[in-house]
Amino acid sequence: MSLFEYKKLMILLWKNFTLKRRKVVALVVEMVLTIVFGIILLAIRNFIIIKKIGPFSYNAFPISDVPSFIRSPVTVPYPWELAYVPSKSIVVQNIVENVKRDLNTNMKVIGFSSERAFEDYVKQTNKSKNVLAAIVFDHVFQSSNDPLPLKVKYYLRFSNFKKNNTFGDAFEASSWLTNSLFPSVPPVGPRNQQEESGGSPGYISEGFLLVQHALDKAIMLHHSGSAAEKLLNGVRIFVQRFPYPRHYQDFFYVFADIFIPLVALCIFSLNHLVLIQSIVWEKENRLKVLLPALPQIVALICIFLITDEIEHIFTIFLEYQLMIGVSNWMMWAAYFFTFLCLYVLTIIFMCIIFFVKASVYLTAARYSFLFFITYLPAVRLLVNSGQMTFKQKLIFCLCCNVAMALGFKYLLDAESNKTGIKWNNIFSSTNLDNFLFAYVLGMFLFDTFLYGLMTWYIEAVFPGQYGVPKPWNFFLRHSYWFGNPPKNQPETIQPKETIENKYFEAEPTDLVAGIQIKHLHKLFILQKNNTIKVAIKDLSLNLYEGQITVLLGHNGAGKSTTLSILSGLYPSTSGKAYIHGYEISEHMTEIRKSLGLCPQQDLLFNYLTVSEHLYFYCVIKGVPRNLHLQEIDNMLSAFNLLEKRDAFSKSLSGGMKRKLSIIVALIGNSKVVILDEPTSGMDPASRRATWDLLKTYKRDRTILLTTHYMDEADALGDRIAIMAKGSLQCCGSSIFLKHLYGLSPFGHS
Ligand SMILES: Nc1ncnc2c1ncn2[C@@H]1O[C@H](COP(=O)(O)OP(=O)(O)OP(=O)(O)O)[C@@H](O)[C@H]1O
Repeated sequence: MSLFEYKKLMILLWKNFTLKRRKVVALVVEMVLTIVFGIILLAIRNFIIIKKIGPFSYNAFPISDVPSFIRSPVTVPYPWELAYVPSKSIVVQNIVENVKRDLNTNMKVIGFSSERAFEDYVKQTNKSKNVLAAIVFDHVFQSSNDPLPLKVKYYLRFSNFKKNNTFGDAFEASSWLTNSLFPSVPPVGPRNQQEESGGSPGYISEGFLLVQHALDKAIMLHHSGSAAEKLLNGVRIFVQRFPYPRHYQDFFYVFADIFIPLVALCIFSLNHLVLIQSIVWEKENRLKVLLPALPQIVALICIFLITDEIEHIFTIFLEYQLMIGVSNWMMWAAYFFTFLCLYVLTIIFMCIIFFVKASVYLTAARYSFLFFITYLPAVRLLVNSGQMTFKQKLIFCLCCNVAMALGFKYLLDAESNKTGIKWNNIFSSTNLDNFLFAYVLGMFLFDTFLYGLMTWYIEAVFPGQYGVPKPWNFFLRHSYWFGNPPKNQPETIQPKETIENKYFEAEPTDLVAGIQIKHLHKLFILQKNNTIKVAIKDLSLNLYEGQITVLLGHNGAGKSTTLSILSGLYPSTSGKAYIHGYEISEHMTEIRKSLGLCPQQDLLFNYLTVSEHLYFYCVIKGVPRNLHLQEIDNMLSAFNLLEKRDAFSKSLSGGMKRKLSIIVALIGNSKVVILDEPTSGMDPASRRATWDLLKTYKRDRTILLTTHYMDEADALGDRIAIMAKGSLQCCGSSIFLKHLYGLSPFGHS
């Protein structure tokens, strides 16, 4: 980055911070919100008492105890059905019959030829709710007498609807959670702590272990006969849950899961809102894809609903900043750093509140760390993160908000396990997870880089309604990176070649054409009725250095569109225009270095003073530091605005705003100056004074000016080009046109 670019970036930051500082109410509300939510969280933290519970110990009971719902079912008609696959094998049938005998319950054994046949039975028959379990042997039996292999593989299939569900389905996990090794939100302490049998999903209470044990016994008896019988007769198997030590129960974590994301949303929502508001106003809809967070999207929708008109003005505003020589990346970088600072400030603010409060109420340092972690915004977006693969998580983390949710999930998990995440264990896995906290951090960095890259590319190729799109491969071009393309001075085109001679005065031969327009066309597609509007039709015109060329025409003649194309606000539909030899569709960056623009609407920063505006544009235009004051004073005194130097631009009258806009266009010795109706809204005296000034400032400059007023064209224009319905009607000096049309050329056009 060159020193000049560095200065531009700094002045953009200065402008952003100055504007932020001036919007005191918004800033105070942001800070107050942070404090209010911080205090609410602290209050809740202190309100929720951390209890010590346990220890827990559980009784042992024989695995072969048949649950009472199997012995005397109340919800299904007796008897239970025990299904098996494949029905073809006699040995399998015998084994399942032995299981039934072992269970010592009234049961009907039903065989199915295949698993598919069993599934059809379950899906289509009403009686299927009587099926307690299905035993599926994973072996191919060629004939009914084929033996059972020594290494037996089988599946037990139980219904998704729990049969021993005392509280109804709503209170039970509806799945067997066979994909999860651990609960997605691991509890502190034992799972289902009151349940002797372990509770949901019910491997004991639903009879799974019972059937499995009976089946294993039957297989052993089949293979080993009397030896197995002898062994099994002397053994009784019990199941018993592990005991669990006394531990802290903190409902804050339960609350945190639900409430902290909302709090985080509220704390940051104002920052988000302001940030997005600023960016959306300055950029086109297409960039919305880069702002994926829900609050941001909601904010966007709100902003679009309420500020449709303002947005239109501000999209031009951004392009205007580009026109005056600020690069895209600089504006984004300035926004990034401005709002980064605000976010950091908010977070530090929260940390200070919590740390101070925490040290008052809690002495242990670990609590302050715990508080720090606890109060950071956490969202449990990925409830099933336990089942997701590494790749899936990586892809999910491409959305920075999901990455944030995942990161905070890890933080909360680690906190509730009393291990916490510190720099020295960010590479250690918690709960045997396939993803690490360090990866989340890495993905944040990657996302920042990726979003920056996407913003840069999308903005260049799809600038939206305002701005000239670059070719898709612009970044492969030498000129994009190294600038300074070879000058390509076009041949001077004679507009009269194409139109009748008598309406065009001969072109000056002793002057250099600062702007050359060649066969320019501009069509607008009107969205409402899908029709095409021709705004400019085959416009060819030369504008010379040291002259003021006035574009004169009725409302809607195409003057502003011409100016907009020349200043890079719109791309042309066809035709070319050169400014100092640089073609506008390719070399706008070069052109902008010497371009000054006064658009039809005053695009001023409401909360910057007149002198701050001029200081800002002096830096952007590269006026040496020691000349800033002199340049500002000269301009202000020339335009009679000295006494308004410290007034905010929003407090200026319409005419004064126009003057300021003209100064902004002229400042920094812009060689090509484009002024769109510069004197509109000025009183007669100011208009005349401005005319005089423009005449003095035209030396070494190519000035293009539009107006509706004959007298203005007459007073200012070295050459006057009259436009009607998008076409150039005639062009020449005031005297030439008077000769041509009598006293009122405007009336004849
Ligand atoms: N963004 C746009 N979408 C569709 N049509 C447009 C757009 N901008 C301008 N036009 C149309 O193009 C024609 C030329 O408009 P332009 O603003 O260039 O005229 P003008 O001579 O500057 O008028 P005025 O003196 O009122 O500013 C008009 O008919 C206008 O309706």
